[in-house]
Amino acid sequence: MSLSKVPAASRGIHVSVRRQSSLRSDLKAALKELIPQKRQDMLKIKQKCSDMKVGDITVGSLIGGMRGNCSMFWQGTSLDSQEGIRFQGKNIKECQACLPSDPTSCDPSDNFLPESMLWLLMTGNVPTKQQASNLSSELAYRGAHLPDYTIKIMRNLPQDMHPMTQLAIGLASMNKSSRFARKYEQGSLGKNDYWEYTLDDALQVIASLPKLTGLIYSNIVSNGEPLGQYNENRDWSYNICSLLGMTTGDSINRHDLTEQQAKDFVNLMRLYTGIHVDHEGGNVSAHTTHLVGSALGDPFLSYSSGIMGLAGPLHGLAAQEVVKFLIEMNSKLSPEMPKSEIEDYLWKLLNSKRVVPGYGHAVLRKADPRFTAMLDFVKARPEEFKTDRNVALMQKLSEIAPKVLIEHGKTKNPYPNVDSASGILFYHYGIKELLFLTVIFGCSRSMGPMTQLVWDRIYGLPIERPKSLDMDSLKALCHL
Ligand SMILES: CC(=O)SCCNC(=O)CCNC(=O)[C@H](O)C(C)(C)COP(=O)(O)OP(=O)(O)OC[C@H]1O[C@@H](n2cnc3c(N)ncnc32)[C@H](O)[C@@H]1OP(=O)(O)O
Ligand SMILES: O=C([O-])CC(=O)C(=O)O
Repeated sequence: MSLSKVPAASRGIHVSVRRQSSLRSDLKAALKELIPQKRQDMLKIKQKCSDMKVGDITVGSLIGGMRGNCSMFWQGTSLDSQEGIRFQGKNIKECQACLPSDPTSCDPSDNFLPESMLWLLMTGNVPTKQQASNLSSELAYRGAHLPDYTIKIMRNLPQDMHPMTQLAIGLASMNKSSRFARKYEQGSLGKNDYWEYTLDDALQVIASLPKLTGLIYSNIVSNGEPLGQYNENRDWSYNICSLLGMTTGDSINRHDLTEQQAKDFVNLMRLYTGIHVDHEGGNVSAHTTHLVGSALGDPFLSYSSGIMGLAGPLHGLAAQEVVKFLIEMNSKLSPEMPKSEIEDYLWKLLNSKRVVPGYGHAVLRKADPRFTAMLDFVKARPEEFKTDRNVALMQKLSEIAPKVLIEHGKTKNPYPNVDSASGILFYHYGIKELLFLTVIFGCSRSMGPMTQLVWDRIYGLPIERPKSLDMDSLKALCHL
């Protein structure tokens, strides 16, 4: 279907409901209430406990990626090696039980809105339905217009440029519109007020991602022709889906999805982007954003840098590596996918000194609960996935690969991480441009690091600058 033929009525269903809420949420007011106490807590810790030891730094960690060093402050999430991620103390299932979903739908199986998660991360409190809906409206309103120069730049990027490079460029270009950067340059900003302008920019970063994502995807697949419409009356994830051409009412519906499939795809997007928002502070994308922001880089530049970090194959790009891996393995296996053939395939890979993508983790030592959540999405839709051999292999692999990796004896965590399931589900519905998958990750990951950046400025945290040791000092320390 061409975009011009999309019936207008199908786009306006939610207008009256969403228009009732204000286009500015009360997030800033909620933060203002929290700030005095939080600043006092931080001051007390600084004054009374600055000399308290958190742990010891070993030579092993110094040359081993700082593994195990507890050396960052991160407010929104924390990662337990056994239980996985907690968002303001809540695990994924608890978040699914309490966070508000799309206010315009009465389907209890709908996933919560990532906007609800953003409110939880920012404030530490579960939003009311109204607060979540208002924040969703604010993001939709803010995201409706990208700066002209950004659109021009995006439209002129080569079709075959890495999608994550396109995203990083788009975000970096928006630094021109940073309110924080402008105020700072004017010299009119006091330290206590940094956070307000950082919040403004941070929300703008998050809000702009659906349109940036749509521009990148249409550049890759349709010579820049729009695939769907941005709808100010829809939630953030819905708009991503529409701009990818993956909804029935207001996009070209590139893959002729049924109503049910399109609804499921939107819920997959909400689920995925809702649980990838943050993974405490030390992961590459979050840490990079925090580091660049610590030099008072504005949120656009900081998150553009975070996106560059997410593009590495050991981090966010692993999702596409997994899809490639599953497709390739499937092409070599007999139709019944016998266990022995899968094991042989894995051993060949390991013996050629390559990693099994989607397995292992720097902190986790059990199966990633985000992986389980993605698997639950599949299990709730047996008809949809019953003929998908890649999804079947993904499930089978999660039982076989851990045993092989344990026998191989190197990997500290032989269990599946979230990337072993995520990409292949988007692939199932038709997102087949593998390098693009990490852009969707990049939409989600904005929420945690942007939240932390706001709190970094609220607390007035300093520039990050660890001490390094050169080889002579290291040898002297080691008596070598
Ligand atoms: C959203 C995310 O970022 S989740 C992670 C996504 N990344 C992947 O799935 C890529 C595959 N996994 C890996 O490369 C790693 O497990 C990482 C990067 C995630 C973690 O790295 P580390 O903390 O260094 O892992 P660990 O301490 O277990 O590594 C020990 C050894 O096991 C190897 N190893 C770790 N995971 C794997 C794996 N999946 N397959 C094969 N070997 C592995 C490491 O390469 C290392 O080998 P070396 O001693 O020869 O250098
Ligand atoms: O925690 C990490 O290092 C990697 C990860 O799973 C994430 O960032 O989501």
